[in-house]
Amino acid sequence: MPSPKARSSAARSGSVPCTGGNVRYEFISLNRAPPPQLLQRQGSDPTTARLRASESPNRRRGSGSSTSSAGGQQLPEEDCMKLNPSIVGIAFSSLLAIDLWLSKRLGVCACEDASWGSVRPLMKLVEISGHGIPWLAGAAYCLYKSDSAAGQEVLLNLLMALFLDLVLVGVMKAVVRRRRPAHNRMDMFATFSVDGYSFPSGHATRAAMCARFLLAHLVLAAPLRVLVLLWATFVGFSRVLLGRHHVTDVAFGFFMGYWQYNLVEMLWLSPVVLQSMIGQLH
Ligand SMILES: CC(C)=CCC/C(C)=C/CC/C(C)=C/COP(=O)(O)O
Repeated sequence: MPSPKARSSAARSGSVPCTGGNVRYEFISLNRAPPPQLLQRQGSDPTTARLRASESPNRRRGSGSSTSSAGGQQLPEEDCMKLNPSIVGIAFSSLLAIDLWLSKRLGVCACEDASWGSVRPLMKLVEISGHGIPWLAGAAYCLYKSDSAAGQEVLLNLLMALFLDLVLVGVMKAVVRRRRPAHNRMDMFATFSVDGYSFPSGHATRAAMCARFLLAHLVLAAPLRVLVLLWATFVGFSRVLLGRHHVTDVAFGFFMGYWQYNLVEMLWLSPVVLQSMIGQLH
């Protein structure tokens, strides 16, 4: 059961539990004084450094096309351009700020001491239900047991889809390299090295892709179809509740998984292709 005490203390302190000693600054507010470590790194006494930090970019830019630093050194034009963010940049930063804030607020099962920490074991079961290993093992086992050509075709394509998902998510994570939320505990079952990264959520891509796959080929009964949709939604939502992901990681994961299924349909291995592949093996 959620503990109101834990929730109120987290709210009072303005922080999220579970960070232990590994506290990371997400933002440094422009309206507040920077932390003392930052002031020291600026190489002067706190008052001078605070004044320097609160200088507006416009004042620092001066009137010419280049900028004077404290030592009178001229900065190149490109450095000045970075101080002038575009509308798109501001919108992107604002979205990221909202994302970080919301993800932190929703990470209520991020550890046992968090406000909904008691339901963490249940969330971890949901996590396992969307993990790659049970899906790969289940599809391979069903393929081995299947004695109809139609069943084998569907299951082989499901296996292909699951591998495709692992590759695409792995590449995307390696390119984007977004850190997982600061309040996440890295106690996940069986991960690859790229799973240290957050964007996109592999569970969300798999849940969305597999849900579409199941609905298109394997699950026909209406109540079960509703269950499949609920499961996929819950897998994605549980990623944020567990503190594993930011909201945007999961939202993009659903989007990517949805489109991955279209790719699977395009690459569908038909019985003719399968026969020729088996023929080449013999
Ligand atoms: C046979 C083979 C290559 C199996 C690998 C299965 C495996 C370890 C998948 C990783 C699943 C995982 C932990 C994804 C991370 O999900 P996020 O939602 O945290 O991004």
